[in-house]
Amino acid sequence: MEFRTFDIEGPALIDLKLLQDERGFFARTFCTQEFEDAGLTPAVIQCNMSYNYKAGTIRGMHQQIDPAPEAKLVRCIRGRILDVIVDMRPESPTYLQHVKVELTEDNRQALYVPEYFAHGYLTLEDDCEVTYQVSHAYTPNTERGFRYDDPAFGIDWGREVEVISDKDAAWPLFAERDDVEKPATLPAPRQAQLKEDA
Ligand SMILES: Cc1cn([C@H]2C[C@H](O)[C@@H](COP(=O)(O)OP(=O)(O)O[C@H]3O[C@@H](C)C(=O)[C@@H](O)[C@H]3O)O2)c(=O)[nH]c1=O
Repeated sequence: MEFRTFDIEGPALIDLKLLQDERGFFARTFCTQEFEDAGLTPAVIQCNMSYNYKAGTIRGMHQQIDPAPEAKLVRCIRGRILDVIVDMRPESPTYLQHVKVELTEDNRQALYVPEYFAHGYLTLEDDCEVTYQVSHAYTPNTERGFRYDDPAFGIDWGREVEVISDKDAAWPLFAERDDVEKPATLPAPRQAQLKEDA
C-alpha cells in the first residue's frame, strides 16, 4: 500500500500496490503492521457495507465522540463516491477544515478517517457500494451528526443532493449548537490538499 497525507494531520489516502499476472492482480487492502508504520490506528472491530440505489444520495456527516470514537477506512467497491471528512478536533490548527476525495471502483483508493473526524459521502452514480472498517464497536448514543451543507464547513459537493435520510437532514447547524466548541470567529472554510499537491 502507498499512504499519502494531507496538510491536515491524521487522514491518509491509500493506494493499492497491484501485483499483476496473467490472471489479474493481487493486492493487500489492510495490514496492521503497515498501518502502524504509517502512524494510523490499525484496530478493526467492525466491518460495514452500505449500498445506495441512486446517484445524489448522501450519508453523513457522522462523528463518534468519547467514549467510543471511531477511526474508519472507507472504500468504494462499486460506482463512484465523493468522500468528505471534517476535522472536528477543537485543539487542531485545522479545526473545521475538510478533506474531499473521489473514491471509485476504478481507483480502488481508500480514505483513512481518524478518530473525531465527521464523515460523509455522496454517490456520483446509481448503484454505489461502500465498505468501511471501524476501530470501535457501533455505539449509537455517542453519534453526533452535522449538516452536509453547513456553512461552517463550506463543502462544495459539486452536484445536487437528491436522497438524504430524515436523520441527516435534521442535524442542527454548527453555529446554532451548544455541544461543539466554537471559535470566537469562524475560520473561512478550507479544503485540505494532498501534501504532494500543496
Ligand atoms: C452505522 C451503523 C448503523 N446501524 C443501524 C442503525 C440504523 O437502523 C441503520 C442505518 O443507520 P444510519 O442511517 O446511521 O446509516 P448510515 O447513514 O449509512 O451511517 C453511516 O454513515 C457513514 C457516513 C459513516 O461514516 C458510518 O460510520 C455510519 O455512520 O443501521 C447498525 O446497526 N450498526 C452500525 O454500525
